[in-house]
Amino acid sequence: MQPLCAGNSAGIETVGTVGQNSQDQEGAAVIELDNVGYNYGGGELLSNVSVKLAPGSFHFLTGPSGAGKTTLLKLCYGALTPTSGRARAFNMDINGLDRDQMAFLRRRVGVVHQDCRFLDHLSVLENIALPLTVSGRDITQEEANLRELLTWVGLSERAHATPPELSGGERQRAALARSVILSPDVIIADEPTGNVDWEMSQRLLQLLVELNHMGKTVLVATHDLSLIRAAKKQVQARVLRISNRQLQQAGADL
Ligand SMILES: Nc1ncnc2c1ncn2[C@@H]1O[C@H](COP(=O)(O)OP(=O)(O)OP(=O)(O)O)[C@@H](O)[C@H]1O
Repeated sequence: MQPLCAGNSAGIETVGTVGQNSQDQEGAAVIELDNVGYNYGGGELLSNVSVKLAPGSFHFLTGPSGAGKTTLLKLCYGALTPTSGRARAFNMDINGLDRDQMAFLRRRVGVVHQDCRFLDHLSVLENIALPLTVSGRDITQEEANLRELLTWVGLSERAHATPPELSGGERQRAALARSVILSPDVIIADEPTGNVDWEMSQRLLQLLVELNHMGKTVLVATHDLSLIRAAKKQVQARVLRISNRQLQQAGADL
């Protein structure tokens, strides 16, 4: 299955020549946090966090509510800059990105936000196309690819619905479709299976696994340990856990 993204009739691009599911921590990383700390002002939330996301790897990020999962994801995609240490993406220092570099990062990293962040007055199709519109592309030229992407996430019948009319699972699938519309190398998803039933969480997991099988690097924050266990039967996933401000690799028991 090759979901097509707008302007990319050959299918979603893959990253370089690195093999699927590479967990190689020694080689080049698409995203790297090096001794990163973060503080919103009320004391350090994350401390000395180091992690490398190798091209084509699949990572879960878990930890208790409020541990800093969303914060860590934001550090990875440049929505926050570390208060100490260094964050790098695609060999750029996230701390000092100029406008063009930030635009590049936005294209290369697709984000599924916890709250989806749709514009409720636009249709599902228009919301999914929004990153194209924002980057000045003519979406009438992208219609076929948009339709194909909607079919991939199982929303072809919902193209003209508005976000408030969608179920939780439909919203998450629309958010996932939007995150890949610019054919990114990395997908970062924040609780993509929150508020959906088991069957739907398996369907969403399947889509993430398919993206990983195409060579995408995938980073998923989740509370759902059963989702992680199900994923580990399908992909070679590394599980990271935030505990006491630090990032640890979870044991094989997960
Ligand atoms: N913009 C902000 N300003 C101040 N504090 C913040 C901000 N965003 C998050 N926090 C605080 O940082 C802590 C970690 O929040 P974060 O959302 O990263 O945790 P989380 O592990 O993703 O939580 P959950 O699992 O509940 O989504 C929380 O105490 C939160 O209140």
